[in-house]
Amino acid sequence: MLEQLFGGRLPKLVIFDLDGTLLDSVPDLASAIDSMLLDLGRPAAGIERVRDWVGNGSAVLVRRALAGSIEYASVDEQEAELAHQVFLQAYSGGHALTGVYPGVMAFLDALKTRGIAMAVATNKPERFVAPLLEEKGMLGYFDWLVGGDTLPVQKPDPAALHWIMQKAGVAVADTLFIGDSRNDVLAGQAAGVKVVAVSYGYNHGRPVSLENPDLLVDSLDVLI
Ligand SMILES: O=C(O)COP(=O)(O)O
Ligand SMILES: [Mg+2]
Repeated sequence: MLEQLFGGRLPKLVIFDLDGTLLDSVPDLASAIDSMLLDLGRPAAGIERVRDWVGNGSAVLVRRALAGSIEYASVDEQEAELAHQVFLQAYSGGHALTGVYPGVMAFLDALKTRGIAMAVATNKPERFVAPLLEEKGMLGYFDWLVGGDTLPVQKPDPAALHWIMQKAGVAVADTLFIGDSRNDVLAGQAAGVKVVAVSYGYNHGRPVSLENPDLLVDSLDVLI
């Protein structure tokens, strides 16, 4: 399947989104958001609403939770800053509810066997990325990790993809980006790389097929 996308060749570099693509991280994110909300004397949001708010990094997730909506322009900045610190503390508490999606490990193994370089470009704060990948047994697969606060801008800006391709010394034409949300498709298209979207992740309640990825898959192992 990968060869078909690349005109009979294999990509030299595959970059992955993290939340909603490799890891089902919403249960722990929702638990930390609810603990933050309760701390601030507000009602819990619950996992279903948090799922629709994930994708633009933790600062935006916290603001959406305070607004109780995906639109958060009305949120007080000072309160949001404080709430973000509470959230980061709560989320540091553990990731036991975070699971690896079916098909992920088989796909990572297949790429490794073929000598294809791998990296992660996520909007999740950098401090959580390596520990989480380590805890889930997949840190060793990735040569480069970019978090939401690693560079001055985050996805949908293509900067993370450019940064990784430069470090890897791999051209746009030999790079694949795999993600679950509109931000990923936009970042990949802006960078000029092929984009595969997974149907099982988080895309603010919208089917990710509407974002026009090059290919949509229901699990990563179908790409092998
Ligand atoms: O933390 C988020 O908001 C989303 O992270 P992701 O970019 O890995 O999907
Ligand atoms: Mg994602």
